[in-house]
Amino acid sequence: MKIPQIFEAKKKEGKPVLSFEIFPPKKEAALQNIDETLSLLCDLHPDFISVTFGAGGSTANNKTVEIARKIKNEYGIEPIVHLTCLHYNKDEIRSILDQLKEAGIENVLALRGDMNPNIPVKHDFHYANELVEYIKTQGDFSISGGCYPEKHLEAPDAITDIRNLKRKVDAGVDHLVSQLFFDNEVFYDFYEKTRIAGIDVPIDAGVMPVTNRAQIERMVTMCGATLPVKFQKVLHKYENNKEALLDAGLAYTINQIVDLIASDVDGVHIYTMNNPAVAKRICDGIRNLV
Ligand SMILES: NC(=O)C1=CN([C@@H]2O[C@H](COP(=O)(O)OP(=O)(O)OC[C@H]3O[C@@H](n4cnc5c(N)ncnc54)[C@H](O)[C@@H]3O)[C@@H](O)[C@H]2O)C=CC1
Ligand SMILES: Nc1nc(=O)c2c([nH]1)NC[C@@H]1CN(c3ccc(C(=O)N[C@@H](CCC(=O)O)C(=O)O)cc3)CN21
Repeated sequence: MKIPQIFEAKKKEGKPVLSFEIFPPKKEAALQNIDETLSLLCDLHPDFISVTFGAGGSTANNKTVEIARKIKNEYGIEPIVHLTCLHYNKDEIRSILDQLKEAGIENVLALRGDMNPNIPVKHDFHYANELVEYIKTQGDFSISGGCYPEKHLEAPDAITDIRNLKRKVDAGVDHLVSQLFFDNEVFYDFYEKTRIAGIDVPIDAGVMPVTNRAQIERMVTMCGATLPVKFQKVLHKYENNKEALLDAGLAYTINQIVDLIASDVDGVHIYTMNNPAVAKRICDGIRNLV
């Protein structure tokens, strides 16, 4: 099923779309556990699962298509395959799209990709809108895109970023997933601006349960997410207590999701970091809201 159909169906039920994101583990040992991770995550019945590709700029051994195929065929859940284009040329992207067609995978998330000083860029694609245009010529895929409630780190200002987003959507994107954020007011303000700009596709609110100190620092530098004072206080108090930080981080995320759903967002996308126990605690906390 294509992603826009999932949004339409859930809207008729008066419910938000709930989705997860996972990444293909880099370490061989973790890759062997991926079946258990998938099984536990799929037991929580998300509406779709997105699988990253070269997350954070890595070009680690790419198992994205293989994992997406399992999600679809073994668990009956719709996968979205991330595709990043900065480090690939058209032939390489076409070959991945051919693998997707062969696997019956209909949904892709078209991304530019993170810069990585250790990996040279190729020059067929410079921005995600160019990848969107290319995918459109290669078959009948539903194409999703990324968006940035706190603006993309490289964008000079929020207006320029929204103009670029409009260009990307006009190229053929029919669903957006937001960068993770911790302050819902920032998301609501951004959502309103997208509608004023004439962007009318559903937007998933991206949330990440932060459960350890190193992860928080990485997310702030890699994603440009601002930590609200209320959250900083919690992180500071429990930075040296793993279990307490986990409880506090989960409570924050659940609270954030409850407010998003009460505000009628189109969907909530949980960056699970391949942690089914964390995803389960969140889903238990919102079981009757989705
Ligand atoms: N690997 C993965 O699974 C994920 C990666 N990301 C990363 O987030 C970052 C951004 O990716 P996208 O949103 O796809 O990038 P994008 O190409 O839509 O935007 C990137 C930057 O370029 C600007 N821009 C966009 N189109 C432009 C144009 N035609 N002319 C001039 N400027 C333009 C934007 O304002 C923004 O600052 C990347 O670093 C991406 O890899 C985000 C989520 C998941
Ligand atoms: N700029 C940007 N790039 C991304 O790749 C990205 C975003 N933003 N925002 C949303 C999600 C978050 N993503 C992430 C974030 C962190 C890891 C991470 O910690 N990766 C570990 C791999 C651990 C393992 O292989 O087991 C790493 O060390 O890179 C992965 C995906 C992917 N997405």
